[in-house]
Amino acid sequence: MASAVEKGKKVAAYRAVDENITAEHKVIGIGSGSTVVYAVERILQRKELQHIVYIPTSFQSRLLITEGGLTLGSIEQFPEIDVTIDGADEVDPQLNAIKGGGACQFQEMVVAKAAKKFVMIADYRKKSKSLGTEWVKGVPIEVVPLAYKVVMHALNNLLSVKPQFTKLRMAVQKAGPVVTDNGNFVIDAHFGPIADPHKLGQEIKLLTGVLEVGLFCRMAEIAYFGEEDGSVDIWKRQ
Ligand SMILES: O=C[C@H](O)[C@H](O)[C@H](O)COP(=O)(O)O
Repeated sequence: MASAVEKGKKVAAYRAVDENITAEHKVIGIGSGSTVVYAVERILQRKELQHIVYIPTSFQSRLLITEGGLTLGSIEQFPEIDVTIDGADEVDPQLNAIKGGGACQFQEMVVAKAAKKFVMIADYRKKSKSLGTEWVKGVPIEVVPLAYKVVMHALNNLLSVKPQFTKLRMAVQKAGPVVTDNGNFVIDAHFGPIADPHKLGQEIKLLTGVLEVGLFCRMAEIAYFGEEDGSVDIWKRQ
């Protein structure tokens, strides 16, 4: 039997697909992670969505698209996307989000920014009053490998907010660091509750060696959270 969390992911994803993707759309961005799997499952159930071109945000989402038999497109071919749908690790009421638990934040940011509408989907655990309180693994920062020590030093010494910890993300079934789909490393930097996510994101982004920061500030128009009881809580950007 599916757990409450899995049910939550599924109801959020299904509702988001049903309310945001229509047969009139031509290009849809597909995020990464375990919640997005349900979004693709729902897309595959809806015959009228099969002619659309789907743009991936990772190796994982490319596989979801191709193995489902959907049409795969690239962001070079389709730099303008109708709707991008993606998961999140933590979301606050202003629809600021931490993303990158799966190390995909760079391509996710590209595909989210290229979209006319960005929609987030998650289970109830991802709702937060303030970023940095629920997702305590740290803000994911993709860095060019050569610069990871320099970036870590800068994160610990040059920001207006001092992190509680910074860690190079290590692989689980391989000795050594996680290597992203772009051949880079990920540093997770935990700041505790983040008072100003936009400012922090900008400061980190300016550090030499940083490719992308997993802080998606007010980018989503709407977020769907699947609850333990099977209902969906919908947050809209004000
Ligand atoms: O890098 C991964 C992505 O940002 C995911 O969208 C995020 O980690 C949420 O993943 P999940 O749906 O598995 O909780």
